[in-house]
Amino acid sequence: VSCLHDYEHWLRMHSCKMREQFSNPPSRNPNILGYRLEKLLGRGSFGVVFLAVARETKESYAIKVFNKHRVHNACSAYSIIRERNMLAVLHHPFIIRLVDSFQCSQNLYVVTDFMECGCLHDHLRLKKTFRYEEVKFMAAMLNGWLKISDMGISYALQDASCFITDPKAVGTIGYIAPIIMRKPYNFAVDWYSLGVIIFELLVGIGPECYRRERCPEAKQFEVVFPPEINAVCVDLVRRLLMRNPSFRLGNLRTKVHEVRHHPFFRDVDFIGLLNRTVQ
Ligand SMILES: Nc1ncnc2c1ncn2[C@@H]1O[C@H](COP(=O)(O)OP(=O)(O)OP(=O)(O)O)[C@@H](O)[C@H]1O
Repeated sequence: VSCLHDYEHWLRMHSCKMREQFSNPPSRNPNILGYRLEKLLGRGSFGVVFLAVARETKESYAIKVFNKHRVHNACSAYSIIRERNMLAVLHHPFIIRLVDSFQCSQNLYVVTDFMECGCLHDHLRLKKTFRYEEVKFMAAMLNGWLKISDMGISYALQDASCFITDPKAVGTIGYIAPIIMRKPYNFAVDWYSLGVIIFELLVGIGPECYRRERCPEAKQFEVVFPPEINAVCVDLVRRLLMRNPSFRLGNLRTKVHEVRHHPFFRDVDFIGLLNRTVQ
């Protein structure tokens, strides 16, 4: 078992030889370097996630296990490395904590905090929709009581004035903001994704299913909100989903640049919630 950084070297050496095959599923080896695998928590695009208990402290963690032979292209391998490296430098109460990372000849292991309640998307799948007050709480806490995880497709910006110039746009289809290819973009893309998430939590499916053509010549669309959605919420989501980032709520150039000052969050005590989260 060695440090995950060695994997970058391994990848360079073996990228041409990588074949898609699954060998030695980790479930057959429930003891991994000081952790005992308890049960399968879920499966992602590249690996499986287990609940694991540290043998010494008896603390529970989540271990993501990536089979090296299944990581069959450089793109997915770098996404894993990026996720691990991003988590290693991010120390924030609202972001999932990297506890450990190591590898054996078959697998890469990334150990993080165990989130007892699972992932928000799984809850949405079960519940179909959330109530207005629940959505407000989650949107306010989407960085608090909810923890951000999954950094495989993230970019680090020095500060809010920075732009990403990498020509490859990364993100999940349905959540990613409209980006003009080869044009720089900034953190305003995250506010667009927040708009998608709020819409989805309230309606049960993403706004792309509720688009109506506004100007066919210019290929412009607008989101049609189901009538039961509260007007304040409609206003928030509409501003977050602005195609042009210069007009999008949250962008420093817009008049109301603080998303949390929007009337939707009027009765939310952000500082109080933050303090309670950190304690
Ligand atoms: N830290 C964790 N605590 C508890 N459950 C987790 C944790 N991380 C992942 N899971 C569970 O494992 C599942 C798979 O997680 P993973 O991050 O590998 O993939 P994903 O985010 O669902 O998809 P993708 O790999 O496409 O990003 C999640 O849906 C969740 O149910």
